Amino acid sequence: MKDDVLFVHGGSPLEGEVRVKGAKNLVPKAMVAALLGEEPSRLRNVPGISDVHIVRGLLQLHGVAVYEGDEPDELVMDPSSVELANVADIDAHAGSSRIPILLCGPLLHRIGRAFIPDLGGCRIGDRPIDFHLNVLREFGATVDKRPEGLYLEAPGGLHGTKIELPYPSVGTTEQVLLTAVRAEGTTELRNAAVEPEIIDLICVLQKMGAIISVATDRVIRITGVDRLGGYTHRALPDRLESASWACAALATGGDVFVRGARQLDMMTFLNVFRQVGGAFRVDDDGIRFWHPGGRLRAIALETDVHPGFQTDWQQPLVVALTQASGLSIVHETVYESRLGFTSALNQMGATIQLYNECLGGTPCRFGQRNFQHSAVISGPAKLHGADLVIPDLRGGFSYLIAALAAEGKSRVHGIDLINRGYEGFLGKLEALGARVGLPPADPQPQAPQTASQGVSGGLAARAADEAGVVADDRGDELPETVGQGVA
Ligand SMILES: CC(=O)N[C@H]1[C@@H](OP(=O)(O)OP(=O)(O)OC[C@H]2O[C@@H](n3ccc(=O)[nH]c3=O)[C@H](O)[C@@H]2O)O[C@H](CO)[C@@H](O)[C@@H]1O
Ligand SMILES: C=C(OP(=O)(O)O)C(=O)O
Repeated sequence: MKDDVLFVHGGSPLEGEVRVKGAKNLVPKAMVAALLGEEPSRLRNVPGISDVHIVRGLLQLHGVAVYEGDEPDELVMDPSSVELANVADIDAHAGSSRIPILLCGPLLHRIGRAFIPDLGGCRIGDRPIDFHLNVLREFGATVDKRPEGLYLEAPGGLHGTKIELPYPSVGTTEQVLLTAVRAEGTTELRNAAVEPEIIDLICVLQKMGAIISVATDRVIRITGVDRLGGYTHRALPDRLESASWACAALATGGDVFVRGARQLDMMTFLNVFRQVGGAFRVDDDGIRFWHPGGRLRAIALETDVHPGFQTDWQQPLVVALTQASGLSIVHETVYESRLGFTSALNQMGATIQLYNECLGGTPCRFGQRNFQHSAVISGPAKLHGADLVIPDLRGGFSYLIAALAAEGKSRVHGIDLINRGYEGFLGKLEALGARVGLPPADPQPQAPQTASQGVSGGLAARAADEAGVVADDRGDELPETVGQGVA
């Protein structure tokens, strides 16, 4: 697909303003919550990202009327006809999103059964759903695994229960919330995740009539109610997109005001940003991030569940750390395979070495296993342009940052994936002065050529794919339209 390649001419700082809207990791879940109500819900600050489009389609398939509200970026969801929808005929596709697994509880309450197709989401680890299925069984659901997906029923209804998660999983905590609010009796969830997006989902459910208390030490108690109404809610801003623009400003030596960014949800990130040598100023309407000049400082960092350093911040920050003086250490403790994207950065001139060991103070679940989940980054590195294949959402945005920070031209393949979490990113890049462009309209697009073509067999192709790099077969120049005309 022609539009799936972006030409980037790096070497100049990003400067200007971008606006972030509601969080990718809250908005689709608040949309699922609307299924539980007996009245319409209004969600505001909704971004135009593909995960939202997917969930909108899924809700509509299940009989929810979804339409634009009177306010800009407002969605209205009316679930009053869900019982009438013929779900047996639904050909539901998860697409690239992991959200469909969260439909289980609401559909079981609403129509007594649920079908969940294969899940999408970023391939940054194995990402099993065993915790989800275990908690649903605890509530009284039966789960039938078939090749086409999962079939769930709740013949005896859903009942409150006591649950302790083996790990504070974000998705499983949301699964429990969305199921327990209408289950009979009370539910106690121990070792819950408490990310800001989860607290915002709790606010949504409370507006609908749910009774939920968040105690200290990751304990959440939910008293089930018979009936939930609708809600009107403004989604919290996307702290992951905000941090991505902050890292882009730092890595390119730029200055970006992120309108909508909120300090409260980003305190851990802001501390690290300052430690590295980045500057920021918090305003009422957003946060300005900039490179103050001088050298950036190497740091040691571990990702963790909230209030730790969010794993989705890790990849963009690693690109900025390639510009810091000295040795930085990054220990990824949430996903076992989230550092593979760094081999492409090495092809661009970075020096990043991966290790199986836990290179941090905290031994994690991956330490005794064969996963390269720690990185040592030696900087500052002079990056140069390359051909890159986007491996996942944050890795993809990180490649854009690297290409913008690099000298020369890059071709970035697979940019459509970035639409999962970054609304209108091409327009925003242009507004910041980035020299980016889509391929010219006329010539037929060329499929990205893998290293195996003209090298050796399939293994080389796979290695190149995993490295996110394609063979540099270019004789072509970047289009003259670079930096212009991107929608
Ligand atoms: C749509 C969304 O909100 N995605 C976010 C959500 O993903 P998601 O909800 O999928 O992430 P989880 O918090 O559930 O996963 C954390 C860890 O738990 C493991 N696990 C999870 C569930 C399970 O049934 N079994 C199991 O072993 C996972 O493999 C992973 O190692 O939280 C992650 C951690 O903050 C973020 O990176 C994602 O951006
Ligand atoms: C990992 C991410 O998302 P998802 O869980 O939707 O794949 C992310 O947003 O970085």
